[in-house]
Amino acid sequence: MIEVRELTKRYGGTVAVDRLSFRVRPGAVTGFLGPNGAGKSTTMRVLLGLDAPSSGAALVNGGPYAALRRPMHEVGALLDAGAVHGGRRAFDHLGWLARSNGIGTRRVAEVLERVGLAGVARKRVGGFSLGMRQRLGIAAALLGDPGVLMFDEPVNGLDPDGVRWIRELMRALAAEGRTVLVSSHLMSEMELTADRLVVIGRGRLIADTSVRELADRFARGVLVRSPRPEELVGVLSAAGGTVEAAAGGALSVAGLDATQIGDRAAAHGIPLYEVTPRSASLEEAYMELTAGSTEFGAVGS
Ligand SMILES: Nc1ncnc2c1ncn2[C@@H]1O[C@H](COP(=O)(O)OP(=O)(O)OP(=O)(O)O)[C@@H](O)[C@H]1O
Repeated sequence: MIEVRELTKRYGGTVAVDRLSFRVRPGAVTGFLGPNGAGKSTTMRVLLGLDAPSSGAALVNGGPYAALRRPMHEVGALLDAGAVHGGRRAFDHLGWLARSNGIGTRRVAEVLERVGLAGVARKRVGGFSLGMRQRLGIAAALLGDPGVLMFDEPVNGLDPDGVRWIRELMRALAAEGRTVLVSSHLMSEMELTADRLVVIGRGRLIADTSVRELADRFARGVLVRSPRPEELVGVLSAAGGTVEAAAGGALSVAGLDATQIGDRAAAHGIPLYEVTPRSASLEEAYMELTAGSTEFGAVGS
């Protein structure tokens, strides 16, 4: 469990995180979304004890990172995959981390297997591709078998196979009952990976929602086509719907869902040729939510 409570982090005159509060629960992938400079990395760094809060709290399993007795067994993180000495072999890098945390080498082999690096365990990290480094960073995060995992922009720069692999891993880790927080500035990615979304802009909370709720919130009514539109307008209006003419002779209905529209039409023997619930794409919803909180908006916007 992750809990951020009224967290504020200032760097000199810059407020990177501004009274931010949210919780991340186990058993789900929570996407941590926001435009560049929104404060995602800062929040994660404070959660991991790499930066101190200016005020408020960032808690893992009920306490600040510094209070965790066996941190590597409680929380694992991937912040910057490039931060491994290139001369080290993958196995030795993880072995050193494991030893300094009282973890046996058998676990090193296990995590290398899980991230698909078993075959290159004895190779030097300097020759690794970005995707392989990313996997190595994830292996390190998994070493202590922690219940809480944080990944900062894990798919940046990866090819489609790498992106899919990370997506499936996150989902598997959540299905094992872990708390998974993954930051991104791409809604298109989170739409496929996350169950819940915490959206921030300029350090502040914009939305804390499930992907489903967000889609519903930005629903755009139902498009209906019938050979007897006048009658249908009467029936749907009487049922509490608001009906407007749409392009090509179709009707746009708000206030009733597709099932209600179908049932009413059937009850009155009115044929329907099309019933299409419409919603803004999550990308559009995200753009709308974060409009005004991007660091460098387009000129004139
Ligand atoms: N060490 C620091 N010193 C000064 N300012 C900082 C520092 N770290 C972050 N900031 C500022 O805090 C704000 C939030 O940055 P942060 O990196 O947390 O955002 P982010 O949401 O992770 O963005 P990105 O998607 O670009 O990584 C930015 O304005 C950034 O310039």
